[in-house]
Amino acid sequence: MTASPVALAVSTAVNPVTEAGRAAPAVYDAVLLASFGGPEGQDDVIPFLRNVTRGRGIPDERLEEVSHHYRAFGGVSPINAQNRELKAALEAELAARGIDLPVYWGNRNWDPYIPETLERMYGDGRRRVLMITTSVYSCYSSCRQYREDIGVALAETGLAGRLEVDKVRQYFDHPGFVAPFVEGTTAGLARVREALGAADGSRDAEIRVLFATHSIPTRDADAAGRSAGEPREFEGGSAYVAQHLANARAIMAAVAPSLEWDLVYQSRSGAPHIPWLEPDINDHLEAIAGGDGERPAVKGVVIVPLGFVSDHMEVAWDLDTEALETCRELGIEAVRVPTPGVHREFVAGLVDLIRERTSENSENTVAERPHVTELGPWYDVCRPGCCENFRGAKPAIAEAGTAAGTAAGVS
Ligand SMILES: CC1=C(CCC(=O)O)c2cc3nc(cc4[nH]c(cc5[nH]c(cc1n2)c(C)c5CCC(=O)O)c(CCC(=O)O)c4C)C(CCC(=O)O)=C3C
Ligand SMILES: [Fe+2]
Repeated sequence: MTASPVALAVSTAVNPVTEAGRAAPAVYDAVLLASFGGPEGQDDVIPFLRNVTRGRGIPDERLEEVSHHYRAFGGVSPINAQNRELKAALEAELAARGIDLPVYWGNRNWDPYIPETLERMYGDGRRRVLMITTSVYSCYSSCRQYREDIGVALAETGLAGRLEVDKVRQYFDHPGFVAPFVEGTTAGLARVREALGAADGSRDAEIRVLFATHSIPTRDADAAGRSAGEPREFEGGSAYVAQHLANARAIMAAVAPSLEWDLVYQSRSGAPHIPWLEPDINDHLEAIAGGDGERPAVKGVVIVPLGFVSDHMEVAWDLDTEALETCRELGIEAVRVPTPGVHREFVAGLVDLIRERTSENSENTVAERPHVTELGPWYDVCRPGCCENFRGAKPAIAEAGTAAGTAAGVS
């Protein structure tokens, strides 16, 4: 029995909960593509890792271990090349749609760094910037930390009050991000079925779809998407988990509604006694290979890197090297689905996200904010205290109740 895939269900309904965080449209004169950054050669590896972990309490052994992942790739992370490609694709899509906005690129942890990029933008005469990050869910590392990167950079460069930076909503459930996963999961499932000699789906009970994302400390997960003033309950206990579960469900509904799936985590770091989200993908593969609970032993998996925008090191090492090796050892047929990368629909979706916020679009900002889960469309401007930084408050943009947040015209 082969169920033919249905289209992703996209809604443009207004979400009464997140509506309070919708920003008024504005006139922007530039786009900032903000990302993580990565080393470009062996000599960069240690300085890069020091940048990433500055003040974050990552044990030396973990750094040593992670440096080997980068060393095995010649000291070069794929992430910078992927961001150069994404920037070029964004420029092409903006030009094709007649939108006159230059795109700049700045990173948290490697050259070109965010503060230098902001200085260059200001020097080029830019005054009001819309930021898109390569990080789509809600948690400290993916949302607030970018808002702080800008807040701190504006303060350090003396550009605070002279250069204004807003940020597009976390776009985990934008169809442009999700549709490429639907396509990839459909193709991946077909390949796993074939590898099991069951193209007709007759062995689907032995196939599991594993949605993989970055583990984070449970304390950060608990704080994700929360505001003291607006308490909310989230499935799985946090917005970070709930967003992934909701996305996975939307993808499965479009690809194979009757197939079993799980959300799993990867790339844990930090001290062992600090709890992070579980299960780890490798532990979970071992568990399901033997049959977990009522479910039969798994012989094939489709690994969907749902937490990531491009095939960077967390994908290339933790999934393609480690998790696929675990599958081989366990005799499980496995396919890893591509990330959105520069998929046409993804790039077009990013431009749609820009359009939501530009004044040309003022007629339809309310209605045309597509989302594929009931959690979205997420807040354009975060609620006060959202994704708290437990290591000490820093200035952050795009937060209601702050100068930078209210500047966007938010209630
Ligand atoms: C949620 C999340 C994403 C997904 C969202 C997003 O994509 O942004 C992500 C992405 C990435 N993480 C990356 C690399 C690293 N992350 C680290 C450490 C950490 N990540 C965390 C969270 C996340 N990280 C956390 C809570 C830590 C602990 C330390 C801390 O609290 O800050 C470390 C230190 C060593 C280690 O512990 O592994 C490295 C080297 C790269 C670059 C890959 C490349 O080079 O191609 C990318 C895209
Ligand atoms: Fe990370």
